[in-house]
Amino acid sequence: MSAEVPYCKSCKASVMIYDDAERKWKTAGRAPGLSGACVYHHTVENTFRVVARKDSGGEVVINCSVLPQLKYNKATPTFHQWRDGVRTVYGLNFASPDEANIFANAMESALEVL
Ligand SMILES: CC(=O)N[C@@H](Cc1ccccc1Cl)C(=O)N1CCC[C@]12C=C[C@@H]1CC[C@@H](C(=O)N[C@@H]3C(=O)N4[C@@H](C=C[C@H]3C)CC[C@H]4C(=O)O)N1C2=O
Repeated sequence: MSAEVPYCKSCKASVMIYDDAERKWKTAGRAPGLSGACVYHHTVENTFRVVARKDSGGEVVINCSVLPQLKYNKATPTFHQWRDGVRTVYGLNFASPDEANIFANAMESALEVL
């Protein structure tokens, strides 16, 4: 029995990572395409992480901790972003506002219990 459980359903999004040097968004992973992004809750440690995997091939394109000080930015109804520590900015271009809301609600409720 894995201690990690999904905190929301897998949400469809195109995952992007901001390249600070070039000041532009890049597609995360080997090729553009939709991923399933999910917030997982480790019920024993009470920690959370975001895992996103490409629909085609299953490549893991996000695997980052949700730390208590994380600021989740809903830049538009379908584009949300956050900083992972100091290093990386992740952007999720959701397939619909509904998917975006499901994911955002999970992130925001995780941040409430951290
Ligand atoms: C204080 C702070 O850290 N602020 C951060 C944001 C932030 C705030 C608060 C907490 C955490 C974070 Cl993370 C910040 O501003 N950041 C984080 C890195 C990038 C950015 C810096 C500059 C650029 C300027 C334009 C803007 C941008 O990327 N807008 C999007 C956009 O241009 N695109 C994406 C979609 C729609 C748009 C909304 C899809 C692809 C591309 C496109 O439409 O082609 N930027 C940012 O968001």
